[in-house]
Amino acid sequence: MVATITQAHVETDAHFRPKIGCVKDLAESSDFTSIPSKYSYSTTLNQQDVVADEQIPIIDFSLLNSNIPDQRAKVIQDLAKACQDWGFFMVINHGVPESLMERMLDMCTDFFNLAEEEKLQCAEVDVLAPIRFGTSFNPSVDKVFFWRDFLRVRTHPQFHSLPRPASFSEISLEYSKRTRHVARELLKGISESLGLEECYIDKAMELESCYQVLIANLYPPCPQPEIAMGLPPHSDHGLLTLLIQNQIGGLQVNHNGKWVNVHPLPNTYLVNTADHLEILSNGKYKSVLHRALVNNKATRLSLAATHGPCLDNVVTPVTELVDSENNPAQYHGMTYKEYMEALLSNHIHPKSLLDRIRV
Ligand SMILES: O=C(O)CCC(=O)C(=O)O
Ligand SMILES: [Fe+2]
Repeated sequence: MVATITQAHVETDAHFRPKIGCVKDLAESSDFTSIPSKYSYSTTLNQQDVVADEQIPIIDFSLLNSNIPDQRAKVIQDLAKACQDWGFFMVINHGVPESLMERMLDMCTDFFNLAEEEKLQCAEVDVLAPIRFGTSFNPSVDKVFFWRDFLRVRTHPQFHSLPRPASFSEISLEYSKRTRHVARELLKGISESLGLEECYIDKAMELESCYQVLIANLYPPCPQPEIAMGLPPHSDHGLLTLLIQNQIGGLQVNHNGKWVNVHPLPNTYLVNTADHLEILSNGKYKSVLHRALVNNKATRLSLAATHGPCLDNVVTPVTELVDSENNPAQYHGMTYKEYMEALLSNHIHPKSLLDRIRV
């Protein structure tokens, strides 16, 4: 499918847009040593939680295309284990140039460094707007604010982009295409790992029109990181999220009830399984809870690319994985669009929507 390119509408009239109070400006304002109370997430964060350092599975993407059958079989097995035991893995040898990943992160930094008036032109209220700049998660309903500014840009099936920073369009078009390719190839391996045909998920979820969104998250240094939260525990909508980040840690993945620190490796995609993979696999591959902590030293930047089914696809457990006697369907069907609207207009909550559609 040929992607159509649209640009964010740049207003020429003086249309009123309220300030959104992004944390970048707050963090850069001088002389502040304590955070406003609306950012106070917890008084005991970190101390109560069990944090462990465990080795996160690594998937060698290049082996998915291996002509040696044993190598492909081995990586499919690795994928099955990573999806079932962790819902999170690092992908190496993915073929996307490191320079492209770095330039994409630089473009995101340049966006957050634009003047506030310019960023506010993307401060849409509609949660499904193709381009949306904001802070926290959903400030109109968030009871506690999160120490995070974000930019969401929809890149497939229609490609949207920003007129500035210069080169954002060109780099994000290339980055989104290359990342989508990696996601679709991983999903072919995952399809096989579930005992389905290689292209089963691709066809059933209509991934030629997959819904891909880039979400850039900026977490500026925070004077009280022990009581603030960048993003609280949540799972992602869609099938797979592919994340890259700068070299500042903060992401934690929930594994067997413990929070595991993710130590970012350069030139690697951090991949997590998301809600719609849980639904279609009838609960075999769970969407994984993760969260982002903040620190008081350096700005953390992450860029998540979410990959979901075609928006109108009604996602249900696949019939091949359901057996009315021993393994009945665990989730009701819902279109991906309805699911996302419900998720994004609400406040962030661990897996609340999945629980609502559970049979
Ligand atoms: O910043 C991170 O590492 C996590 C971002 C994230 O979970 C998300 O955008 O959904
Ligand atoms: Fe996430």
